[in-house]
Amino acid sequence: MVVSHQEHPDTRPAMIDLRNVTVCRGSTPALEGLTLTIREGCHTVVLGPNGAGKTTLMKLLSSELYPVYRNRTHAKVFGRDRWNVRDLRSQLGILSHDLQQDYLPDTRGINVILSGYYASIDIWKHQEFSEDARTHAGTIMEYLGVGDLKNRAFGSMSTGQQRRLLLGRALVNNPRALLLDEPTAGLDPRASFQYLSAIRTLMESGKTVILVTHHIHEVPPEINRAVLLKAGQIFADGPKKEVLTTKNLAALFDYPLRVIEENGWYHVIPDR
Ligand SMILES: Nc1ncnc2c1ncn2[C@@H]1O[C@H](COP(=O)(O)OP(=O)(O)OP(=O)(O)O)[C@@H](O)[C@H]1O
Repeated sequence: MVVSHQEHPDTRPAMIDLRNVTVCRGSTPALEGLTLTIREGCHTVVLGPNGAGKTTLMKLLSSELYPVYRNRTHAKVFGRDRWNVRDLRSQLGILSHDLQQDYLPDTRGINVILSGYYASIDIWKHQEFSEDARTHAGTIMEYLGVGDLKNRAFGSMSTGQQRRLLLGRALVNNPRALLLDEPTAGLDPRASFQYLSAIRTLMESGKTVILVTHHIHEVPPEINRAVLLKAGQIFADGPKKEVLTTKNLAALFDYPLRVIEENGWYHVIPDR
């Protein structure tokens, strides 16, 4: 079952443009023949069960994995197939769980933000930061409500505080878009909603957000398109309201469940 995505004629530039993309992990395709276009300004959730290929998609978009080149295959981000990682980060801020685990526990809060300028983990002696760059990093920390963590060790912070610092690390380059991997996993309701509130403000200010997750409850109302991924292929794609239905999600997760929508937020309950 596939719901086709009926986009209005849209002249906005394609931010993500995948055509006939197959990505193998080991000897097995984790994404198979995927064709997907996401234009700037189209806030999108990519939703799929465990093993659907979400992490593989994140790694493809962050240039950590490449497709098998077949008939007319391309995998373009902001119009280009190949990127220098540092240049890509200044266009597309990527927040993944791997990143949170990569930081050493004794990295100071301000250095997490500053490391975003070089797309590095922590900062290093050969890296230089102007006074303006340092001031900007401090301003972002204040904006995200973590201004008091400048000198705190990353390992001594709560998961929610760490997550906000990593968001700040991405924002330091003023990227056009953000790619978020299960942004509220491991956060309590207060930390989740605080984090999502920052994301919603960023969407309102013009940043395009792509959310990759299996947590339907972390999809903010501003997300207007849903792409369902199953077994490495697109299962449904279209306006969120048309795609996030009981029928589609029960089939996506192979489980009798019911979708409940309230004030633009969604959650699922078992239907048995
Ligand atoms: N390093 C690897 N080597 C071999 N196969 C892999 C590897 N990583 C992932 N896979 C396989 O690729 C497929 C897609 O995995 P992927 O991690 O992209 O899914 P996912 O949707 O992110 O799942 P989850 O929600 O559980 O993180 C799965 O069948 C998985 O077993």
